[in-house]
Amino acid sequence: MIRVRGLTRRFAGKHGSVEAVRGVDLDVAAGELVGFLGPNGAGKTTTLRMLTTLLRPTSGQARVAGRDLLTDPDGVRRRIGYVAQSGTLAFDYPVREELEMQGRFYGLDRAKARSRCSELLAELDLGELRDRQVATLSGGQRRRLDIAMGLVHSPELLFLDEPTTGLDPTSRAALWDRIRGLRDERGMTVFLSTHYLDEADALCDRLLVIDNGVIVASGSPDELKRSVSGDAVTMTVHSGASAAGQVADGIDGTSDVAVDGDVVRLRVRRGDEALPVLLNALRDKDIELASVTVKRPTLDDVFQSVTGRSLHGEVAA
Ligand SMILES: Nc1ncnc2c1ncn2[C@@H]1O[C@H](COP(=O)(O)OP(=O)(O)OP(=O)(O)O)[C@@H](O)[C@H]1O
Repeated sequence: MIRVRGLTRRFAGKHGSVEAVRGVDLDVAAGELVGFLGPNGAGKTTTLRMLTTLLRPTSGQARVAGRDLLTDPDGVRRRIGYVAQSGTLAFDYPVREELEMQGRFYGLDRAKARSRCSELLAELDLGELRDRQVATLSGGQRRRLDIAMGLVHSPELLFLDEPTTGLDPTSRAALWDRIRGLRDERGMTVFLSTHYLDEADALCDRLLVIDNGVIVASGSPDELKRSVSGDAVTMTVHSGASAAGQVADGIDGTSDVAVDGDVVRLRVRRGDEALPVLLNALRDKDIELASVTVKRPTLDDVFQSVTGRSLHGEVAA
């Protein structure tokens, strides 16, 4: 659905040029829900604006929804929807009118625009708000209307730029359900940008991690987390910590075993598989545990392992 090679965008600035996107390659298959994860200024919006024909690439090639981005931008535009970071809604119109106007803008006749509008208002749970002025909607309701606007012409592919920024946790979770619904019920392909780790983790099938205009990692949230040094196991024993350390060290697939007082720490590739083996081996040696915890790496650990920085700005210790 999307195939991009060597996409680059340079901006001329007062102090020389800024290379916002530096040779991005990416592929998205039909029906995928893909997240573009990166810190502020990483190049997410610039990439999205290029892929949606709003900004001309400095160099590179792309096919988007089966059309060439450079030679057939109109073809691309007809097949995609784009919901920008700050919506483009006019505030003093009623919801229904705003959506119908968007339908007319895309060439639907009046009757078709009206039926499409009713369908979308129901799908995005905005039916009861159809006669309300846009200015009176809550942040979450407005974001749902933004998405309805992006769907009016039944695109195959929807781009969402930071769809839940500024929403409270309940509205964010509700919007995630709607976005999943687009993929599950309509088979749509969704490409969204985010700088929220929890959003990337909970919502996306696959992630492309971008930093300084370059894709630094890609994979499903689980694959990415697994690529980082494995799960951390922390055990507290009643007695015999050094013997417990030796037992842990002798098990296949453990690493970084460290004993500190009553506490034994180690790493394993997969905690769910290693833990039963470890517990049985300790029981065989009559070593009793007071507690055990397994901590899986987070997406921030992934970001730190490839960039040396936390996604939210701190330098990794
Ligand atoms: N029109 C422009 N002129 C000059 N520099 C720009 C322009 N647009 C973006 N940039 C620069 O390009 C880089 C990438 O910006 P971009 O908006 O794509 O990042 P982003 O990942 O979307 O960030 P955010 O999450 O804050 O929206 C930044 O350094 C930004 O300052």
